[in-house]
Amino acid sequence: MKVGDRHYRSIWRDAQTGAVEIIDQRWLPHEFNCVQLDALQDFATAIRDMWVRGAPLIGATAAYGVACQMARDPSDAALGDAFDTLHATRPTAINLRWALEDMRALLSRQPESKRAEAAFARADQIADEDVETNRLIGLHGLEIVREIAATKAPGEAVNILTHCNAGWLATVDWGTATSPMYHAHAAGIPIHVWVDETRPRNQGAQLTAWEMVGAGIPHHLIVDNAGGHLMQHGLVDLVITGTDRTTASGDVCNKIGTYLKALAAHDNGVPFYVALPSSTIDWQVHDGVAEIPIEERSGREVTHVFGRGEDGRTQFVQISPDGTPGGNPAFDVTPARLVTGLITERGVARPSRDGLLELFPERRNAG
Ligand SMILES: CSC[C@H]1O[C@H](OP(=O)(O)O)[C@H](O)[C@@H]1O
Repeated sequence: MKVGDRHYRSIWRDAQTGAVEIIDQRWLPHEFNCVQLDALQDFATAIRDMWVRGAPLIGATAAYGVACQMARDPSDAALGDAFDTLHATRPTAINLRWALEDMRALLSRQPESKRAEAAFARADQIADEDVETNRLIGLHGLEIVREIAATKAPGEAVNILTHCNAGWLATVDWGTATSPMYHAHAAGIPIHVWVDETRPRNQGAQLTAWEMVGAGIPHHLIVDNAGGHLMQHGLVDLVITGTDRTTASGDVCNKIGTYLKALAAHDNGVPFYVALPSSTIDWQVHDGVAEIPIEERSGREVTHVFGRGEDGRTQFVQISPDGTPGGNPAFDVTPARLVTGLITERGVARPSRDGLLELFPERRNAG
């Protein structure tokens, strides 16, 4: 997406040096810092500490991490170390495992002399495929927004609520939940976005709001607990979120709090859509609540918040007593019965095994 007068992806290779660079998202919206990742531990730290985050972006970053490792040491041992080190960073987003398994399968078949070149080519391809996939998700999601717009008074905005950041900052570009918003805005359909702040890391307040400002899309930042009230009062026409892992039966694992939004949407008859690339579907898992590992992050993320102080410095400040520990499950699972549809690059699937197999028939025997 454009930032100022330049087009950015969330991860890219420097055209001159080939070095891998990212936007360090921890400091947004107050500071726009780009950093180079080189050593394997650079990539592991960037994923674990959420310099980059979002399932597709985590997968693409891991792919480039393997490539940089191959450039340093193309041995089987180094390949295995890259897989194990990066796989251990975050347990929930399926794209991390998918990308690492893809790279390992490719590189295991390559002679060591060709591994670095093959790895960077595949990592570039994963990144490029993510951009196109998310663009297509946006086109399919656009039709949902267009249908709702047709029911509104001329010029009246479609009110969309989104949770966390499933924007271009969570992917290589376009985003998943935000891609329909960008396409609708570009098509001249009036939209307004309710941006959930999304405690504890405030990806909505820090990242989605920043994206909305950059795109010129009307929006309001709201506390996580306001969504149900807004739905009760007819102020939400549509909910669109992202996902970190969706099961073969349509259960959706996403940022903590998504399940509560889905319950409120169901109770108020508000359509609840999830936007995802097929790389985020775990075809081996059918019961999301029972089977998807939920990342437990540091309690410090709950007891402290990041922001810009009156002195203009960006910093963490403590909001709770010294003796209060934080509990911090980072994701929850929304059962398929609460999901209206899954917006994929191939179209909108009913949230069920049959619904997904209609769009992805090649997966019929995938466990
Ligand atoms: C397009 S995936 C976005 C997904 O990832 C976020 O989690 P995190 O910021 O912890 O990586 C959140 O669940 C978003 O919906």
